[in-house]
Amino acid sequence: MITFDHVSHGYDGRPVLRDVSLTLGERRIGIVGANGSGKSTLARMLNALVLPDTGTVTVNGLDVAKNKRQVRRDVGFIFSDPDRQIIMPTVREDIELSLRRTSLSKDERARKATDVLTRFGLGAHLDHPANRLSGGQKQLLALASILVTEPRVIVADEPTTLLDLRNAALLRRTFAGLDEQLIVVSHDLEFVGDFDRVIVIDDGRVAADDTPAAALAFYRARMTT
Ligand SMILES: Nc1ncnc2c1ncn2[C@@H]1O[C@H](COP(=O)(O)OP(=O)(O)OP(=O)(O)O)[C@@H](O)[C@H]1O
Repeated sequence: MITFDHVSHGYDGRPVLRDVSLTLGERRIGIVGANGSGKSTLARMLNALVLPDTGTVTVNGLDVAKNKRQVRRDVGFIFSDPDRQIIMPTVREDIELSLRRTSLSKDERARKATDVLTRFGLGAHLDHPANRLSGGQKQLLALASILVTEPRVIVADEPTTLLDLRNAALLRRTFAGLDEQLIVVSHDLEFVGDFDRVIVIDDGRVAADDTPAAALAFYRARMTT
């Protein structure tokens, strides 16, 4: 369960989120809204990348501002720009790094890395330099490196921007099969169309919060008038 209690945030004195209160309990929640409306700022609060100026964000009962380390273990954050997330020289090493805090042996980590990379179509690239992957392949690697740690909550900020149709479908199927709570910021309205709930952010406020059909209809109407 995630809560936002009267949360506001501004950059350099310019308000970006304005008194947002939400309780997020559904398994798959989409966040949509115009460019610059505050979606990424809201998402980043879920693992303390951005802290509220006023108000409180909690994840599974923990105040994010006071429990950064634990919250970052519980919340896997997938950036829209995978270069922000890929650290190690090779594809395999990047996944193995994600597993360093687990109790798995070296062999088990290697096996798990091979399994997850094969699942995401990167099995032929295990020992390739990560920075030579295509943009979409990097996005899949970033996703794999988060999923392999089995976080309790996954937050993904525009996860499909670099993916072709086949890999966007792979991502959709993967997300549909996860037990973890999933919060996805997206401009791909089809992607969030079968989620449990969609929230529309407009100028730092919650403008609609409903079933996908109702919220997306509201958003489409708002964007065309
Ligand atoms: N680190 C920062 N410093 C200063 N301003 C920022 C920073 N991050 C975001 N902003 C500003 O805050 C506003 C909201 O940005 P945010 O990234 O949350 O919007 P968004 O809804 O995710 O937009 P988009 O759909 O374009 O990704 C924008 O005007 C942006 O320029």
